[in-house]
Amino acid sequence: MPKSVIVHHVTKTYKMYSKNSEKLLDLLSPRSHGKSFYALQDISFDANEGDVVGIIGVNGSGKSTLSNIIAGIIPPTSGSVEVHGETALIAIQSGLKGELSGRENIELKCLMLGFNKRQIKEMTPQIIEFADIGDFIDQPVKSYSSGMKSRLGFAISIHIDPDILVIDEALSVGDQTFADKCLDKMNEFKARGKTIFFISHSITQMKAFCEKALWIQYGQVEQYGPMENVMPEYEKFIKKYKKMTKEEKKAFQNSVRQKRMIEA
Ligand SMILES: Nc1ncnc2c1ncn2[C@@H]1O[C@H](COP(=O)(O)OP(=O)(O)OP(=O)(O)O)[C@@H](O)[C@H]1O
Repeated sequence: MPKSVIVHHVTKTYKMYSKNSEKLLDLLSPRSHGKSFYALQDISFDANEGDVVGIIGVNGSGKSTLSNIIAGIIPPTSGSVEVHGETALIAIQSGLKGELSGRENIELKCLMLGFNKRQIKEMTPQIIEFADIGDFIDQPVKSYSSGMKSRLGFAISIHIDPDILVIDEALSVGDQTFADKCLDKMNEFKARGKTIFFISHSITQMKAFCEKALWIQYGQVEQYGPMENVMPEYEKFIKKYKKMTKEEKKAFQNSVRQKRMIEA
């Protein structure tokens, strides 16, 4: 099976400042100020065409950072991502422009992806119908609820027909009817052999939809393989973590945080 995504030693660090003056010093002086933090550390894996990969991990482990890097929204600090085909990210904050109306956002996104005016004219009614947000389509997106933004974002991304679809928690904010409609579309994509990365807090959705699981644990790959192998291990970890006392949890989190800090 041909590879569609190859992630090679990807690291993403963010600067952390304890006060504003530190940030200013870091900008102005040649010496580095503040600490850096590994959001992702040396991530390597690949996906084949037709793979449906669930990205799992506890809060803050780096799932959204990774999905943004795969979709080309943010660059890695080091390492590389090789993507064969067009990628689309569907996330709650999926880059819609708040000042523009839903209709204008459809046009802008399609223009940015290289569609011509005629194609956009053809696609727009289908996108509007799928989003199903009524008259809001002509209102500025900043007046939308998170569910409405997600509907519009999903509708646009699915209709531009990407080769690689990255879905980050976008189904968590809509209602069940819309989630079912999206799952139908995602199954259609799956059947057409497209690559899908799926992030969801619903383990049931993960198990039902994904064949592979990529477990990110505090910025690193803990396990990658068939869902039926990885998910039980992840669930074991969650169970063990939940059983810890408050103090044990705190100590564990501190030790993990420490490992992700890089001194200036
Ligand atoms: N722009 C940023 N600046 C600084 N730190 C960031 C930034 N974006 C993410 N981080 C940090 O990187 C780590 C990974 O964040 P990320 O949002 O990727 O995790 P996640 O697994 O998606 O979490 P969740 O399940 O809570 O959405 C977190 O500790 C987060 O605080």
